[in-house]
Amino acid sequence: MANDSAIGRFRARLNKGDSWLTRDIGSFFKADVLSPDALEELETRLLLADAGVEATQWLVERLQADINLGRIKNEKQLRASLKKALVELLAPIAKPLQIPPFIKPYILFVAGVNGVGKTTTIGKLALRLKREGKSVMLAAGDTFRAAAVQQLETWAQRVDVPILAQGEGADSASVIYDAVQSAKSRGVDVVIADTAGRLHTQSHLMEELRKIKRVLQKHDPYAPHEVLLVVDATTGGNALTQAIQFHEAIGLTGLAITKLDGTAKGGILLAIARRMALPVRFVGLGEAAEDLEPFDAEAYAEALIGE
Ligand SMILES: Nc1nc2c(ncn2[C@@H]2O[C@H](COP(=O)(O)OP(=O)(O)OP(=O)(O)O)[C@@H](O)[C@H]2O)c(=O)[nH]1
Repeated sequence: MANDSAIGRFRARLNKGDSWLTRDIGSFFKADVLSPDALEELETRLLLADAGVEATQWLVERLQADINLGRIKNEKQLRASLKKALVELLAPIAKPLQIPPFIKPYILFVAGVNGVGKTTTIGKLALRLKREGKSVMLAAGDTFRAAAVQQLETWAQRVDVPILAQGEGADSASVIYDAVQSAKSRGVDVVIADTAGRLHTQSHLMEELRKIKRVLQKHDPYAPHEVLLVVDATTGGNALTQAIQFHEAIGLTGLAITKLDGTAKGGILLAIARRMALPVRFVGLGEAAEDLEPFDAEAYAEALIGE
């Protein structure tokens, strides 16, 4: 059983009362018999919540197997079967970010298209790492727009971590490189580098991200140690498309999925679990600095299932 506080936080933020998946599933039963339409109804709910065809079919097959074995005769058993299947689907991608103490500075790139919540996620992550006792420095590598640098500076102030920034139009690779050098000389544990809000369709922007990697790798062949893509759960299938395309272009090591509190369509995590073997490091559950949680498959499944 996942820890209660994680479940509580997920449940409060995801469902706001009713679960999109399991609302009124008690009515799927007549006496001890599950209605023949029940699986179709669950299938529809999953598809409407962006779970995608593959994950939906996979889950429905799991339920069908339990039905065939006579294991689903009441609401409680249906919830239990659903939960088991959800955990089985999600567990392989629920891998928290581990920062080994012997890598210093640990260099973490954050990528993502405009508006997904990249800056906010960087701020939240900096606070989380600080609270774990690590020193953190931000690098304002999103140099295309002055507003992006200012926004990151605001977050740096808010969570009280140093930031290295240059003017608008500065070379991203040089900003990030300078930040890493500065972190080295100051003994900083983690550098979180913002990178421009790149559209995955613009190949020259992707090329620039590759260039930043090459510059860093001259000094540390393993850098960056984490390449985290931020995607927005409310964009449904687009989030999955972005993850696939960024992964092909730059090689991701993890995902952060934002705005799960702002959507009744948390199913995108199920689609991602079925389609990509990429760890989901964090989920965003609100706009405040504390609203970033490590992704916990069991807590998430329990929150989706509800009481
Ligand atoms: N509800 C909710 N809102 C979020 C979450 N994460 C970010 N936001 C909001 O989403 C909006 C965009 O966030 P930013 O961090 O500015 O996004 P960005 O990707 O850096 O966007 P640009 O600055 O346009 O490149 C802001 O209003 C954030 O407060 C979340 O987990 N939940």
